[in-house]
Amino acid sequence: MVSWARARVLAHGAARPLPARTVPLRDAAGLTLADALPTLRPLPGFDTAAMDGYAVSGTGPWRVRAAVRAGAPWAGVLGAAECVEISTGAEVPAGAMAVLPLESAVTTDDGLVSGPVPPPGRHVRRTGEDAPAGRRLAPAGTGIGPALLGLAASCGHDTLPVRPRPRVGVLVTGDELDHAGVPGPGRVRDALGPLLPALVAELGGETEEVRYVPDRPHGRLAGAVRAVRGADVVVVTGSTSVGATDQLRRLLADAGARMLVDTVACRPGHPMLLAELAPDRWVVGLPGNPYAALVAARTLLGPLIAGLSGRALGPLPHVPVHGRARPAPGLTRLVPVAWDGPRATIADGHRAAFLQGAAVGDALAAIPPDWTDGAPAPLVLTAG
Ligand SMILES: Nc1nc2c(c(=O)[nH]1)N[C@H]1C(S)=C(S)[C@@H](COP(=O)(O)OP(=O)(O)OC[C@H]3O[C@@H](n4cnc5c(N)ncnc54)[C@H](O)[C@@H]3O)O[C@H]1N2
Ligand code: MOO
Repeated sequence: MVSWARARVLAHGAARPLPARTVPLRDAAGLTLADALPTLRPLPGFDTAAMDGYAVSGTGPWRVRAAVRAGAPWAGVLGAAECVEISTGAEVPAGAMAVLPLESAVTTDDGLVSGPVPPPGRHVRRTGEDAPAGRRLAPAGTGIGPALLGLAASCGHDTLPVRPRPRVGVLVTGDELDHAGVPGPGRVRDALGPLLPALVAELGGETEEVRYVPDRPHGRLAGAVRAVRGADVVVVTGSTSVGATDQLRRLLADAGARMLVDTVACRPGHPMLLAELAPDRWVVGLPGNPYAALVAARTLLGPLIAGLSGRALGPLPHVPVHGRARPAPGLTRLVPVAWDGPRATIADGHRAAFLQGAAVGDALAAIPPDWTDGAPAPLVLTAG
């Protein structure tokens, strides 16, 4: 048994990042940069007018030599008391000192432009002043979001080196489970088949398949685990305990798997496990109780997917947590919270089988054993 914080670190450090590949920008959203992102050109790439107006040389009034538009540079050179009319985004010609905004300019009767002399460099974005060519603008391991895609395009990239999404196969066990409608007497509606693919996507992975595995006869689960092809991670739900039908630990031992995490000092979800079944093939065992499974997935599967993606395990924000929870000696209690910035408030409805609090909350708070109402606790944020 390891602490909850240690379990996250172990799961993150367990896996080597998946091999990098190169994909077009349009396919890179949501993936992780495999190498640092350099800019292939200075940013901006040329002296750029930041205002519509006149690019001027010397003091006015200025004689207008040309009209310069974005995308159509003017090859001339301005001399003293000369200007060009210029559009925002156009290249500022050689010899110009600054841009006089249209609002500050007056055209005289003889066609000259007059106005206050702008200080040198005013309203001009100089070549490379944001970044010189070759500068690394984002490190390997950065998640690729909309801004990074736009930045990559500005830098001149058509493709990016990325880590692919880790592929996850989900095996849901439990003979009591129904998969549609209101369950009959003694039966339970499967919550994890719908929950896990959405969670895997939020964590940065991709669910290859969800398969339902009967508890009996014995041996079905081992066969199902073997049959999951092409997945980096096999998630097994509802087979982590010590009962007659809970086969996961036995089958992992029989297969010679290496256990990395075998139960965690937390509530709920403590029967969770992480094992390496074969090189680069991971098994995550989640308890059957749905909220416990969610807690376990955020404890082990999230960090494992981050590790496979080459992403760091970022520090967790610590915020004051208000409400009622039962701290347990020597254990971390995971409770759903609504986080409004300065404080987090515990959401009702978080017994091991009940997902209400997690469904409406936006983070899990990791309540330490000595926590009291209003004391700070780390938060595991949900995406979005
Ligand atoms: N003797 C012991 N019994 C149990 C212990 C223990 O330490 N000693 N731990 C308890 C805890 S805590 C948990 S959690 C469960 C974990 O057991 P399993 O992972 O083997 O899960 P199951 O027993 O199959 O199911 C537990 C519970 O969850 C329901 N379930 C299962 N799958 C689903 C699903 N996909 N959707 C909705 N609900 C599901 C299932 O019907 C049970 O009610 O072990 C305890 N027992
Ligand atoms: O720990 Mo169980 O995972 O409470 O329901």
